[in-house]
Amino acid sequence: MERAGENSSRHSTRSSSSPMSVDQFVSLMAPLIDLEKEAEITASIGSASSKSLEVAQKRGSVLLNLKCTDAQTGLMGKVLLEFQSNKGDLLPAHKFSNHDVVIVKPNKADSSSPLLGQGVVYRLKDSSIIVAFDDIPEDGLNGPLRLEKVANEVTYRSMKNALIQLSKGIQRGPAEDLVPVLFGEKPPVVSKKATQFSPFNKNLDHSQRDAVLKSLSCKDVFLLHGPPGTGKTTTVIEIILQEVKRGSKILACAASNIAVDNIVERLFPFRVKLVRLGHPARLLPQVLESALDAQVLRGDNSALANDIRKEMKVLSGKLLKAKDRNTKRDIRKELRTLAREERKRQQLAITDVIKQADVVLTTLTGAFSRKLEGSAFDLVIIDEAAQALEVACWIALLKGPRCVLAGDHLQLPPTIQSVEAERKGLGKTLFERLAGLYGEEVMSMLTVQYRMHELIMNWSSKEFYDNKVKAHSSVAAHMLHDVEGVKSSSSTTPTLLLIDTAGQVCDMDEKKDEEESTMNEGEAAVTIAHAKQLIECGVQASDIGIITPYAAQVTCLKMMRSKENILKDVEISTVDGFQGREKEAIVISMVRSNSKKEVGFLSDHRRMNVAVTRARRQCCLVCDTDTVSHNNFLKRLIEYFEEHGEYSSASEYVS
Ligand SMILES: Nc1ncnc2c1ncn2[C@@H]1O[C@H](COP(=O)(O)OP(=O)(O)OP(=O)(O)O)[C@@H](O)[C@H]1O
Repeated sequence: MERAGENSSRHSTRSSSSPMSVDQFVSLMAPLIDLEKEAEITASIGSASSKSLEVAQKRGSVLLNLKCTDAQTGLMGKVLLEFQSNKGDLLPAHKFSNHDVVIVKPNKADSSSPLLGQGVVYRLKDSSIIVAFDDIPEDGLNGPLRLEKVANEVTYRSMKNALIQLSKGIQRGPAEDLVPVLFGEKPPVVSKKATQFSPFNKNLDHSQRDAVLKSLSCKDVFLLHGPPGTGKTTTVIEIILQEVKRGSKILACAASNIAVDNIVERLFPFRVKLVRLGHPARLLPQVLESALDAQVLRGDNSALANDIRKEMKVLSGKLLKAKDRNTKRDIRKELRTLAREERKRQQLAITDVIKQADVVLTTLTGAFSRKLEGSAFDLVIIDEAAQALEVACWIALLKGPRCVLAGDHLQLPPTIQSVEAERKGLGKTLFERLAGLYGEEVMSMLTVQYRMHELIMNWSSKEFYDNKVKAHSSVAAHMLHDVEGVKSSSSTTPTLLLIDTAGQVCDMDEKKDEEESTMNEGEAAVTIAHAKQLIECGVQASDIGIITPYAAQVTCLKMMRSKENILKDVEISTVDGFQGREKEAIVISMVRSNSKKEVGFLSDHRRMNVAVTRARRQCCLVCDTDTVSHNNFLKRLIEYFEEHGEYSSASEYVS
């Protein structure tokens, strides 16, 4: 049972966390990373018996019986292979996502048999999956194939390496003065001298300007706390521009590729000298020109390396034809010299590009790249820091003496597969830890939000942000029926709408699917019915998002969506999968409805914070108030909707 008041202490920005030493941190984290890796491997396929392959396919980690339907080269020398189901229909539900590492094997090959190739998921469609390979697999692509999701070795290796660096005690190196501050052994220094700056973005609000100013004054660490929709990335961009103007060299990172690309795109108009590191298949097409590979190809050293490769090709031909031993020996010697020279030129080409850039952008794992070995930066910026594992942050942090972390520890933390690792603290983020350790001293919170009607925001502001976040006048009163083409009706006028499934005669109880995830078909029907009403009133389907905490409910909702063409463009996702996104209208299906009044992980405050704050103009909650009100936090949410919104009964939506 939760106690009254639990909420306020849980959400305060500064909790009394006692500092952890570097050694304690390293010995706590090293085994937890192993546990997480094991959990990821276990989630993929166990053995290759046809039964376990079927099970793995049901779990979503394997796609069976595929055929390779297309091969294209492009994307800086990568080969793009397209796979479709052998039957030519839709792919079954799966957990492959863009950028995952996958292997391709003959459909029935056992687990120890060699793979045909390993690549990176490049595009996903309903009926096919495109994978980028470094080389085209030599043969074996003609028969039936399977794709398996595999653990990304590099992620774990890079985190382990960061821990090794930390455990060695960073006596020297770019981060030697930063490490003691981040472990509470030395106080952070904030310059008292007022720093003036003239903003590049003239629209920055007062809280964004204050944050930039504070960031420029912090000598070691600065935390940019950005509640939903408050322009966290806008502020990060301004910080980068001000730092470049000061002459700083910056390493800008985030946990996900999409967040890194978002920064790259938003820096473009300012003509900053930047380079984006990363596998081309993981980058958005619009940022490919900034990719390291593309810039290296344009450099002089790369042209020289190319000439050397041509020369080597000619020599290799001669070697094949040569009969005389001495001639062969001489050619081999020359080839070795050329190979050394080619490697040197390649490396120089890379170093040149990195040296010339003011801002180097990569994911946290990408910061482990050998291409950055020996590079030091004046400042490391990590966006989405509250969604990144602390160990992952250290991969980048070891490269500079100062850091700026941007995020919101009151939204969802990183996803962790291993229950044990999570319980033992793998998921506690550096952002959260530092907010607890130093609080306001090194932190600024953005307080004007540009997304939500004020009624949607106020619940979150009160529960999580001490009532400090206010809606900007451009959004404070915007309504769904203000959108062009939308009719005013009982479905479109409420900003907050509660649809209650409690006490229904028809079946609105939850049940479990095969994977033990919870679903509620009756509630899903009501949710879909409301979305349909919105569309009938002129709301664009693509302006509607349906979100739910449970994966099984996502599948159930998607099945219902597939039956009605007008719903095609309604997005359906888990809450976790929708973090960082927004829609004009959001419908939340809460699922839980049971006589024991169990609410499971609905009670995770941060998940509900994310769910509600995805909505711009309307937030609709579909739930069994009898069940969910059993939890104090959710009870307050229901009461807020009852007080400030419209109430309707589920019976009005189902015949
Ligand atoms: N000072 C401002 N004036 C007007 N609009 C702004 C301002 N700052 C941010 N915005 C707008 O608010 C929206 C959110 O901004 P941004 O993408 O920077 O936010 P974020 O906090 O990173 O988002 P999220 O909540 O998804 O983390 C954008 O449409 C942006 O243009």
